[in-house]
Amino acid sequence: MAIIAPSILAADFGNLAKDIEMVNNSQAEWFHLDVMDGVFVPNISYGMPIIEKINSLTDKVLDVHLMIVDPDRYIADFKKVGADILTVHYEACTHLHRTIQAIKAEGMKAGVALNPHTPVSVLEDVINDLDLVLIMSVNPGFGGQKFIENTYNKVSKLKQMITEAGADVIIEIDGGVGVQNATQLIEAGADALVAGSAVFNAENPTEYIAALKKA
Ligand SMILES: O=C(CO)[C@H](O)[C@H](O)COP(=O)(O)O
Ligand SMILES: [Fe+2]
Repeated sequence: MAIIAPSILAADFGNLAKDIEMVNNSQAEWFHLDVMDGVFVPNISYGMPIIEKINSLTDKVLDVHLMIVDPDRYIADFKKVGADILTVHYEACTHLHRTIQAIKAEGMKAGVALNPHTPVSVLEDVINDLDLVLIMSVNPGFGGQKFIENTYNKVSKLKQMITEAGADVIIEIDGGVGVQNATQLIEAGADALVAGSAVFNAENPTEYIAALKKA
């Protein structure tokens, strides 16, 4: 069974407490929190105050996905507001190994995200240092986009790399995920599924999370 991580990007920001309560009472294990800076991606989302508030309203894992340039500047700040997993983009880091060590030194789990065009092979030499790899199945920046089919291929390759390295790494998929592709993603090797619009636009989000959990 996969870990389910609803993305708050698709929640009702005018009624955030209600959506947080829904996730709290669902089978989802994580909150997926998308931080965008308008530079690394062409969109700006939210930052520390929102994450801090969510942390005060839940005991679930806070899975923070940073779509920002030079993320090293803010590692300690995200720890302070309650991040449990901190994921940076491979494409945004010049000294990725150093960044991973800095995240772990703060006591968080370290993740690296890959854009759709970035091959999984770039992580070969850090795979044993990682707790999580996030495969973007859309171009980062917006919710509600169409799933890129080549993702299955990338997940299989990453799974093989992890097995060969004897590493203990969670494979997370983000973008355009829903009940229509969850089973195939899990069969390819996915351990955690992010779902934003599919969950929050569902008629019954709690039941939708349960359906994803069953995939
Ligand atoms: O990182 C993201 C976008 O950059 C979001 O986590 C992702 O897009 C989730 O939204 P949806 O499930 O609607 O595709
Ligand atoms: Fe995300």
